[in-house]
Amino acid sequence: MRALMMLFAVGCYFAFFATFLYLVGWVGGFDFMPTHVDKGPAMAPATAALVDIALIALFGIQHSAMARQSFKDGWTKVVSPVLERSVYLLATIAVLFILFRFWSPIEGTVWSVQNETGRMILWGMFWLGWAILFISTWLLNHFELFGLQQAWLHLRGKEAAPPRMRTPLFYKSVRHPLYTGFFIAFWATPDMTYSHLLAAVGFTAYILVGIAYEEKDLLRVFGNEYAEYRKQVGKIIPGIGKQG
Ligand SMILES: C[S@@+](CC[C@H](N)C(=O)[O-])C[C@H]1O[C@@H](n2cnc3c(N)ncnc32)[C@H](O)[C@@H]1O
Repeated sequence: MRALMMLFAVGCYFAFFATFLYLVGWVGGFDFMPTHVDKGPAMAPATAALVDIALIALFGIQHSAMARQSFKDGWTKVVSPVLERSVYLLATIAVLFILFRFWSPIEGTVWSVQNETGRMILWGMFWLGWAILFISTWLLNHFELFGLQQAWLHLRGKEAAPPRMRTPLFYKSVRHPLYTGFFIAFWATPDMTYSHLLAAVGFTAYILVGIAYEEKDLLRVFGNEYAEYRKQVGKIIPGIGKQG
C-alpha cells in the first residue's frame, strides 16, 4: 500500500511537471503549441472574454480553496494526508487542461515591440520569471511542495517534521518570490495581445487575492516569526508592501 502511494505521488509529480511545461509554452504563445494564449476556439470577442474570465475563476477557486488549511482539515478525512498534496496537483492539472482546451483568443494587440534588442530583453525577462519561480520551489522545499516528500517519509515509516518557516535567498528580498516570477513571466512579452492581457490581469488579480489568504495561514502556522518577517520584507517587489 505504501509503495502504491509512493507510485501515485511520483505519477502526479511528473504529470504536473509536464503540465507546468505546457503552461510555459501556453503563456509564451509558441507556434508549435497545439493551443496557447492566442490560439484556441474562435468566438465573438465578448463571449471569448466571458469564457476566459470564467476559466481563470475556475483555476482560482480550485487553487485557492484546496490550499486553505480549513479545507485540508476536512479533505484529509477523505483523502490520506500523505496524498493530499498529490491530489491537489491532480486537481490543478485538471483545471489547467480545461483552461488550455477552452481558452478563446481575443483579436487585437495592445503593444508590439519592433526593436530587436527590446524583444530580446522581454524574452529574457520571460525566461527569468520562470527561472525565479522554479528556483523558489527549491528554496522552500521542492519535494514537499509537490507531494513527494510526504509519500517518501510514509514509505520509510517516518513522521514528517513540523513545517518550518524559510527565508533563503529571494525570500530575504520579497515574501512571495514564486509569485514575483509568475508576474514577470505573464507580463514580459514583446507582443501583448488582448487575450494575453486578459490572462495577465486575471492571474495577477487572483494571485494578489490568494496572497492575503496564504498569509493568514502563514501567520497562524508561524505566528510572530512571520508577523516580524512581514514588517521587514516586501511582498512581491523588494521594499514594497511591508506590513505591520
Ligand atoms: C506555492 S507556494 C508559494 C510560496 C510563496 N507564496 C512564494 O510566492 O514564494 C505556497 C506554499 O508555500 C508555503 N510558504 C510560503 N512562504 C513560506 C515561507 N516563508 N516559509 C515556509 N513556507 C512558506 C505556504 O504555506 C504554502 O504551503
